[in-house]
Amino acid sequence: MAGGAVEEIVRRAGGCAVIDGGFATQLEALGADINDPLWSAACLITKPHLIKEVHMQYLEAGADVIISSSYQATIPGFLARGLRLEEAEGLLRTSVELALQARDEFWKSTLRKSKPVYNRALVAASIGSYGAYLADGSEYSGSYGEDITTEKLKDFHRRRLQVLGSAGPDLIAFEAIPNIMEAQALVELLEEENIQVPSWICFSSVDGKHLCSGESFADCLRILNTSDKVAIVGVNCTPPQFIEGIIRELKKQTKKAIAVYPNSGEVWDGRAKRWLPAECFGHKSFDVLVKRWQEAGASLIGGCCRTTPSTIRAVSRILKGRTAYTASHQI
Ligand SMILES: C[S+](C)CC[C@H](N)C(=O)O
Ligand SMILES: N[C@@H](CCS)C(=O)O
Ligand SMILES: [Zn+2]
Repeated sequence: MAGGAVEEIVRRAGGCAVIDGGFATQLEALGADINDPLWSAACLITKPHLIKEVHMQYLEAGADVIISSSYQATIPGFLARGLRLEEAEGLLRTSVELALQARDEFWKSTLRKSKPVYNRALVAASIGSYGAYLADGSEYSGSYGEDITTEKLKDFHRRRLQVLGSAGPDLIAFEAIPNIMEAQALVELLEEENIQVPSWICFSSVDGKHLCSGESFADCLRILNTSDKVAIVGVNCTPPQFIEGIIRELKKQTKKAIAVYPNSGEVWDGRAKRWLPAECFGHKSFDVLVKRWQEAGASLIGGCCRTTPSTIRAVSRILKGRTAYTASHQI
């Protein structure tokens, strides 16, 4: 399968590729209002130019992989907003196109520079969990209620996966998956739809030892290991202090490449819709932890919510051993 692009970017990055940082976080920093059922995906309707700007800022910071704005972009979510089906599907494609445009424009501009220090980045199409769509806090508990089945989850994810998969991304990034039932649904769906774009499936954890649901990584990895369509596994939107232990656990359970992109350590209050202060150290700790994550076995490292381009600039500098990138490139 087409996992070659991932191996290539990891190799070109010097053994560990850099993923971008908090996408929604940086949209907010640029003035977007994402207090919305669609969360960061609301900007696909209201402020698409900001989406491209955020991608550009992460590319400048040194990201080898940028993640599209589709985390909470769902067809039912857009329909509930009064959009027609064609418009909803069009916005999903737009999310990938904006990232591809940013990647191509940025790459062209760096080729003109005498001393290129960047790689041609890959674009990962983001797919958030069913719980992210529900926006009721269940993306961090994995509790979807008794009526939810693997088949229902497959039906929820099917059309978005088809549309995003055919929009030209280099990867599909399933982000912050909270339970095994959803992982099982995704593995089956990738097979049923015969998706040719390599995928990563990343989980979130609130205790550093289990998925958010309380289920074990070992049980979960047994399912993911059966799929050739899943090129990368990992963890995202999880406090930095838990990451090293999770990498070591994943390493025991799989031969697949491992991606980690923790949040700042702040905790999302799904009901109040706000971030609560970090219980331990925050994104500044990435400076000391990144090398340890690489040594523990991660081959893609970045940041998730509440991390910023400056976090990613530091990650890139540490992993690639290059002088800090200057943010001189204008869009
Ligand atoms: C990763 S959480 C901060 C995403 C936002 C959540 N699904 C919500 O809509 O409230
Ligand atoms: N990539 C997502 C967050 C995943 S938790 C976004 O920022 O839109
Ligand atoms: Zn996040």
